[in-house]
Amino acid sequence: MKNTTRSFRLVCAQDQINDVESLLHAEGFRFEPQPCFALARTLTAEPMPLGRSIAARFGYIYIQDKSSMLPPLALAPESGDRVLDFCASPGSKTGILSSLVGPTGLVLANEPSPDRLATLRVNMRHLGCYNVATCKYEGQSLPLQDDSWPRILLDAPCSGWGTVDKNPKAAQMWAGEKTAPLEILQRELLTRAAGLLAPGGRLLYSTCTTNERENEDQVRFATEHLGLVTEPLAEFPGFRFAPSLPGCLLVDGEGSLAQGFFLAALKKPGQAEKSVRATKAELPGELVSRHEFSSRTGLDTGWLPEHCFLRVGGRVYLILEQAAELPAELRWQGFAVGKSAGDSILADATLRMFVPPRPDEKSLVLEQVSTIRELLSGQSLSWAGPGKRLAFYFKGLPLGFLTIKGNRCLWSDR
Ligand SMILES: C[S@@+](CC[C@H](N)C(=O)[O-])C[C@H]1O[C@@H](n2cnc3c(N)ncnc32)[C@H](O)[C@@H]1O
Repeated sequence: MKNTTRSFRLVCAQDQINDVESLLHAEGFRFEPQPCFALARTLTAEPMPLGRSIAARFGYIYIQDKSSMLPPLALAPESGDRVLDFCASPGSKTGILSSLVGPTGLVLANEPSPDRLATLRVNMRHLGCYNVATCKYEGQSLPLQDDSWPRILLDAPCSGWGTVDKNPKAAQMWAGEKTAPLEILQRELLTRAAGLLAPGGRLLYSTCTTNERENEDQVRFATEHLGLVTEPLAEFPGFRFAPSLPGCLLVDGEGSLAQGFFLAALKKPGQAEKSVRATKAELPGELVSRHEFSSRTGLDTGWLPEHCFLRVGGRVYLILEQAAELPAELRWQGFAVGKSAGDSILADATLRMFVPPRPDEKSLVLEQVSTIRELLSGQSLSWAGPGKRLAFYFKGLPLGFLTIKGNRCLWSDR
């Protein structure tokens, strides 16, 4: 039976869940919670494509099969952890990692394909994942220190047999022996990831295929040749699992109304050395202090964790304190926040992370989705307040900044 179930996740803090759900309900969407993850939902009514909802437009939801949410949950980083995401684009799992490690953590998301890296960056920006640094390497040659990453996600390139319901070409493209080059690549990536993993650390290997040669055989390779041991994974509620190696999870796609997926947690024996840190890199650009950024943009970024800004070419990036510890040899990019020309800095209006977490008397709170739709269609609203920018919200949910022109305000995301 073809699986037509559509899942998505909310992209927000715990205390924003009610407002995001209310925004979806106001546009007629209906959904049910999924027991595997507090932010996962399954659609039951979709009056228009979910991707065109206001919640999607402002990065408060992300459409994602529920099986694809499991690898970051099984990796289970804690708040403040450093995580390496080996094969990251389009960032479906990076986004969950970003929320699990929180503002004091860091996700280094790697993707070698230029087009896919661009997509990853667009997605991370749209979702406000400012604790994600991105880089572009073949995973086999990532210039990072051995034994230095306590958590690694290796969501490997694979034949995708578990996704044939939505991607029927996968079965033909990677039929039978055609998967051999993928199997070699997966072993190379596993070998490098095992080297980078800190003693005591966890490597989560996942694929969206049901092919034993890309799944169970690769776990055997990691345990027999790379010195890793399997850490048994508990089954997630709301799923059915097919027989696999002990401790590994093979999602039964049909029985779970989801994609087929494979997950294995691998541990490097030894003691975690909390103090392993790379030397601080020279940042490639001109540093802009928080104070200078605030005085040039009029934005107060005081509620973000310790950070600075970096001007590179015509772009300005947010650099969290923890990202500045990445090794000097690594070329990486922080979170793009706007443009710079001469002395001036223009912060993007869409970055809801710069909007004060709670509305005050200087902000605009909208209760009707029809008003938000009017703004999105280019109409302006009357506004008598001072300044050039106006923080606006749906109920308590920050949406972005409107531009004030005369006694009107309007939305511009360019
Ligand atoms: C299964 S997809 C990753 C999906 C992603 N983790 C997500 O959840 O959105 C595999 C990714 O690995 C990338 N890739 C291919 N060769 C690679 C290599 N040698 N090193 C690292 N990544 C590679 C592909 O371009 C692709 O984006």
